[in-house]
Amino acid sequence: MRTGTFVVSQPLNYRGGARVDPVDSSGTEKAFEPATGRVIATFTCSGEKEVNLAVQEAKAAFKIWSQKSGMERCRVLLEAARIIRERRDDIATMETINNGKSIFEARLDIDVSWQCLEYYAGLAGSMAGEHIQLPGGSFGYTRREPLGVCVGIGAWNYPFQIACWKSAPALACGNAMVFKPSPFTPVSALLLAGIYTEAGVPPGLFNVVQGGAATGQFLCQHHDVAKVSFTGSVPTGTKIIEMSAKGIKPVTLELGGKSPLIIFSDCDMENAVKGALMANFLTQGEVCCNGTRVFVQKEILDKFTEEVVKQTQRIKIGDPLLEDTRMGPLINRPHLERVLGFIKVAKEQGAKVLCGGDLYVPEDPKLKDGYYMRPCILTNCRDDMTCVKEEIFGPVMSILSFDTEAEVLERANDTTFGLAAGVFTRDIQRAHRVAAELQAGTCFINNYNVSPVELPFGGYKKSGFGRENGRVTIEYYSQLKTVCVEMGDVESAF
Ligand SMILES: NC(=O)C1=CN([C@@H]2O[C@H](COP(=O)(O)OP(=O)(O)OC[C@H]3O[C@@H](n4cnc5c(N)ncnc54)[C@H](O)[C@@H]3O)[C@@H](O)[C@H]2O)C=CC1
Repeated sequence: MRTGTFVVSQPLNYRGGARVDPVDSSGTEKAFEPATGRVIATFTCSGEKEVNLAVQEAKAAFKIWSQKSGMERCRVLLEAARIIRERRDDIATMETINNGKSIFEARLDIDVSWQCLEYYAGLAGSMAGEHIQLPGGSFGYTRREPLGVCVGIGAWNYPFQIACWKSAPALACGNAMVFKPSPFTPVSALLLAGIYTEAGVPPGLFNVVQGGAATGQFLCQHHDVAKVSFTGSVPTGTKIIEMSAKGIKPVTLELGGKSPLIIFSDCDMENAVKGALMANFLTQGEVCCNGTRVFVQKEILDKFTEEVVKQTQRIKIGDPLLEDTRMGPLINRPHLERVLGFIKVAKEQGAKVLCGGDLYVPEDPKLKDGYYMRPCILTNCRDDMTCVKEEIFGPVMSILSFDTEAEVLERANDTTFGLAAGVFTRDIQRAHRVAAELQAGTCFINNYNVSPVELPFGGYKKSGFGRENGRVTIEYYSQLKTVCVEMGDVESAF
């Protein structure tokens, strides 16, 4: 498939094991191909009735799925992982067309996705409770039970991967799921739904409803929904937690960030520069855990800055489906304008643009209406500037300088966010000391933005709570039942 050719012709909801059109509507949305600005789909957002049907399908499938043993669930998830691996290129192509990220990166996202299914398939078979001996031969035991129908609400930056990160642990634990993708990226979750069906989940176990805030609210407020797992912005996360509070439903919130990356003068410079690029420019900078506040120790500031600018200018921007492209378009026009707006304000507040930060128009005429910009590096930054305080969610790195470890730690932690952080140093004591002090859910030492599924991922402070990936996520998709067994007579108090 080439850029500029794809259109969606099939329904974009998935319910009861098949693609369907929604039975009612809460408006319509258009999805774009960011590379060309073309509309690739116009779809109906699901209304309350459609949401209810999807939840009822999930409830029925839950009855069957939750009765299966961990090993039975394991086998189905492994088969789904195998199909994803087999269709890696097709799924990655769809992701690139709808999101704009380079095909090179999209393929890596798909790898992380099937690895996630494999990982939770493995855990499904090993889930077990405890046996606790009590006096007189009595005993208790615990059962790890699923929650029921879980809702997943996704953001647009990693559409397929987010759907996998939420559904794999949910299904491994015996739950059913209704997933709502971002209306900007409605397409690839359907591929996952089809794959689960092919792999052998009961019809209705994984459903997709399309829509924006209204559809999301119907889902969160539904009385048959047991849990909500959300990835998105802090303001929407706040609304989700309010709705969950009313229904006493557990939530997982994966929200935004403004993460620090600290580069000490004793670092391996080549790796630190690579790390800074990884921390800022994947998926056009639209990554929640990006290390956008790059603190560089004074002694190496000039050398580091020179090298990071040189390498940033070499990033190949353009048609995201071409093999050598490393940066595609941003998600849509309003978001592109928002990111450029941040750069304008940064300049007004005294920051200096060392490279990029402007629109980019590729030579290929079919790309002229795409949402491209050049990756930007800002220097002369201060901690109180908007570009240093607020999440930009675009390819914009702010460089700040520092003198001492104590100073940089205080400045790095001076934020309401706490999703991730990074440190580059050759001093191992310092690396661990700094990681221990950083207020962030994930701390990278001498690397950045690697996401092995074995490691838990999630935020401190306003970046959310709960975790995705890793063994611990089982606890967020299951509940513990205690069974207390009396082997003697009842000693009544009456
Ligand atoms: N921590 C993480 O893992 C990630 C965080 N993000 C954050 O997400 C933001 C960008 O993503 P967006 O999709 O623009 O965020 P968003 O918060 O606008 O939307 C996220 C999802 O929530 C839905 N939604 C919106 N209003 C809702 C409501 N009232 N009730 C229920 N659902 C509702 C949207 O339709 C979408 O599916 C950034 O701030 C970024 O930091 C993005 C990706 C990953």
